[in-house]
Amino acid sequence: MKPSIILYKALPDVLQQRLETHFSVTRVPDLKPETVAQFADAFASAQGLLGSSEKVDQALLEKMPQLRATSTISVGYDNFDVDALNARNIVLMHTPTVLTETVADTLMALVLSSARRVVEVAERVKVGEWTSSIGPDWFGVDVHHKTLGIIGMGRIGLALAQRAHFGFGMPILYNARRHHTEAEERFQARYGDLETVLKESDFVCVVLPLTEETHHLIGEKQFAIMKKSAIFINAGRGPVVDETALVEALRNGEILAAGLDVFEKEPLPIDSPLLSLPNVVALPHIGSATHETRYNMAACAVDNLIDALNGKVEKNCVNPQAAR
Ligand SMILES: NC(=O)c1ccc[n+]([C@@H]2O[C@H](COP(=O)([O-])OP(=O)(O)OC[C@H]3O[C@@H](n4cnc5c(N)ncnc54)[C@H](O)[C@@H]3O)[C@@H](O)[C@H]2O)c1
Repeated sequence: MKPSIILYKALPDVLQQRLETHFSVTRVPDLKPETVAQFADAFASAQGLLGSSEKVDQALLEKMPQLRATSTISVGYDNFDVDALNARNIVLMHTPTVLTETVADTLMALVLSSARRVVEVAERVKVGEWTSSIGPDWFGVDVHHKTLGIIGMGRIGLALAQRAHFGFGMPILYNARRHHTEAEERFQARYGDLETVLKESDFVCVVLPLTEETHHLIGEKQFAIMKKSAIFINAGRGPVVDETALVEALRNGEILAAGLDVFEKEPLPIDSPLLSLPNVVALPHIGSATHETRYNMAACAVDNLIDALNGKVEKNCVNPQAAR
């Protein structure tokens, strides 16, 4: 008999079919308690779980006594209670590498659009404000040859450094938990403590995972030491930044502008003060959102679940030690 799994995200037909050749699949809309109650038998017998964005916590795991593997269609896994998974020997698979280049493209788009005010001035054209040759109130600031600071020099940070160094001649300054030899050798990236990166960068780009250590890592004190001309970019996770402090820093001119793909609360509430600031580019968490990359992530997550339920966790496993 095929193992049973729960699928809580729509997949392209070809991937759903691939999943169904290996497993008996129950498709559910989400992991809300009402849904879990409605499909109680399927959750009780499922050995695998595949989807994205929903919380996988102790309360859910209690409803899934047979669960052996979870597979998320993302690289970030802050929505999973990894300690609870480990305690039950449940492995967690994720999709690093397949989205790295696409997310780095999004970061570069945020750098460029914030500095050159692309969204703001395009809107002004649409409402008919371009009536004569433009003056300084339409100007942006240069990107090329400015110092790009990267906080969290991992896979995506490295791909961003490559674009900035070779494409835009930007000196790279970075902070991470350890030195990144490849970044230093290929892009002459310079390691600095957090304070140095904040103080000396023209663009401060955050590409950190959300952990207890990184929660609100960037707040009032950190914005205060950035250059007044600095542009702040976040495409890691929203809660890494204290959003109230960010709004104040933007309002008070402590920094010049911000480009954001992630927020403390998503979807970003329509009454968020960020949306009334002209110097903010706010994107709806589109880091990896291209047709090609979202397909590749879903395919990777399907293969990961097949591997994990066959005891193969050498690749793409967050907690291989949990494999029995
Ligand atoms: N906006 C999006 O759509 C999107 C898409 C993909 C990933 N992400 C986010 O980007 C994050 C990074 O992805 P990645 O593939 O580059 O991961 P990665 O694990 O390769 O890199 C993370 C880096 O952060 C560093 N780091 C962790 N904690 C730190 C701390 N306290 N201080 C300094 N550095 C610290 C690590 O040393 C590592 O260099 C993901 O965890 C995810 O949250 C967002």
